[in-house]
Amino acid sequence: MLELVWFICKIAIWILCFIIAAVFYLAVVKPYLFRRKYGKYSNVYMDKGFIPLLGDLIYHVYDEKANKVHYDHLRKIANEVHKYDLKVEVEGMTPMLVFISNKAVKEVISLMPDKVDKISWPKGLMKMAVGSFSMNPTTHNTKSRRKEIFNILGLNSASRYIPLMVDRTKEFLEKIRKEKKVDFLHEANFLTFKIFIFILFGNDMHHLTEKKYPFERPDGTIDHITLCEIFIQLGKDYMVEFIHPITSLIPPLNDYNFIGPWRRNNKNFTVFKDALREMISESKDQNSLWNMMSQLNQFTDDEIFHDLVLLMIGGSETSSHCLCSIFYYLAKFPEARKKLREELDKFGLKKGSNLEASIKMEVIEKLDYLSWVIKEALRMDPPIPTSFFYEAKEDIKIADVPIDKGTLFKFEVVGPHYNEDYWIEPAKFIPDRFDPESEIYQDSMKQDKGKGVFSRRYFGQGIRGCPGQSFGTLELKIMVSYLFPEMDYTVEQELLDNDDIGFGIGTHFKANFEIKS
Ligand code: HEM
Repeated sequence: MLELVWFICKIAIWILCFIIAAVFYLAVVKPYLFRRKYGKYSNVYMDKGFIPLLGDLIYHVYDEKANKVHYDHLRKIANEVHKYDLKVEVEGMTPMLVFISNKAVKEVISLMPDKVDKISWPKGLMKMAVGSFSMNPTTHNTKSRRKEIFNILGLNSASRYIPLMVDRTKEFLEKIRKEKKVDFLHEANFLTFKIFIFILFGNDMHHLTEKKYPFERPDGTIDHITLCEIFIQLGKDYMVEFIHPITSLIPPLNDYNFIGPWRRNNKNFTVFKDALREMISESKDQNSLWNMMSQLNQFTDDEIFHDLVLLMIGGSETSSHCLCSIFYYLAKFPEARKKLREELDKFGLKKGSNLEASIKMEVIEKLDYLSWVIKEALRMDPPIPTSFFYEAKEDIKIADVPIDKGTLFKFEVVGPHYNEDYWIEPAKFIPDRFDPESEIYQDSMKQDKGKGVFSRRYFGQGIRGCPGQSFGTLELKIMVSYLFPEMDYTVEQELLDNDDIGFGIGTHFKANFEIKS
């Protein structure tokens, strides 16, 4: 008997030693070897040290503690880092390379998808996109799914969604006017979510957007909340999961959702998906994206379902965050506010006018200053500050650095937007920098700034860049052209005084706005 106990103890000790050795290898040795391998190249940037387990995620934590947006460090080191082509990053325990310079980005794009392609790495929010084309490599199937969806959402046909967008924006304004003091970002999430629900699943979905579903809280209690509330809360919960050290430390816990927040998030996500399936089964709207995709008879129901869930994350979260940044910057920079007002006035988009009738594609297309406001907000505060993950499918060379097959990558998004080689006064909100007739634009050209197409990275790049940029820009233009003339608002002074703020996905800031009328 004693021998058996001793034998079991020995096995347990061996297993424990193995786990400790494996964690030590993954958390310390592997990142160390990676850093040593790539850090020796003079065009590869590397931090002086790294913190095992958290890696570069530690900077997110530092930023938030200092009351800055979690990607502020990337803006602050932009000038220093952008002398390099690549950067070594350790995300949790996973070492990877980040494409920094325009040169590196250009080279890597030319290698996609045969030598470099997207990988499925379901972490954080991206767990909601599992099964979608975005979480899969570039194949004939994923390319045609992407193409067909965005053909339907394409600009030529997108004008049919304008009345829906205006109606939802009007409803949103009525709601926040009643509440007066709101978290504008939180409310904007509801607005863009609803727009997407109606486009994806049908304009007869109103009753189901109000229906309540069970949602498990961290203390195990069950609340009954709407689908939109579930979506917003899940987004936040998945973000917490993303930066949780355990996600990197014990990947199977992340992958298989065994315990704690991972299990709970997965359970809540299942409720969310079931509710969407209920919508699909009830929708009679033949023009819903679901029905139009189904009628093509090219894809399975599962493929369409996962792709539409992806669109909700990719489309609704990004546009609500950008909408919030736009109104924040407009409150902070009176010059831009004045110019936007003049432009909208010129096209009859004034307070008290019949905005529903005036907001049409012909008008929207002429609103140049509004386009520049949107571009400038995306430059200063991109909703997605770094790209998704990619992988070298064979040994390659980027900017003369030999890179092994299997190496992970991502594209830097926010840094180049703050690089003084590309932009004059990058920390200032100056929409005119996009106006070819403005002084600042002319000066930029003289100084050879802003020309590189990759200096603006907010929509990503290459064949896996954002396919929804025209649609997203149209949606933003409509929401702003309705809200800006109609909504009198102020932004909490503390937020206005904070130059390190941002409302990109994952922000910890509450957008405290007061809606005056
Ligand atoms: C309005 C602001 C938006 C911004 C700033 C934005 C930004 C981005 C970025 C940076 C990427 C990642 C590219 C990469 O990994 O290299 C991306 C991908 C994507 N976006 Fe957007 N996006 C926006 C709106 C939209 C909209 C409205 C939709 C849908 C209607 C959409 C759908 C997608 C999809 C499906 C992908 C994945 C593409 C793929 O994997 O092939 N986005 N977006």
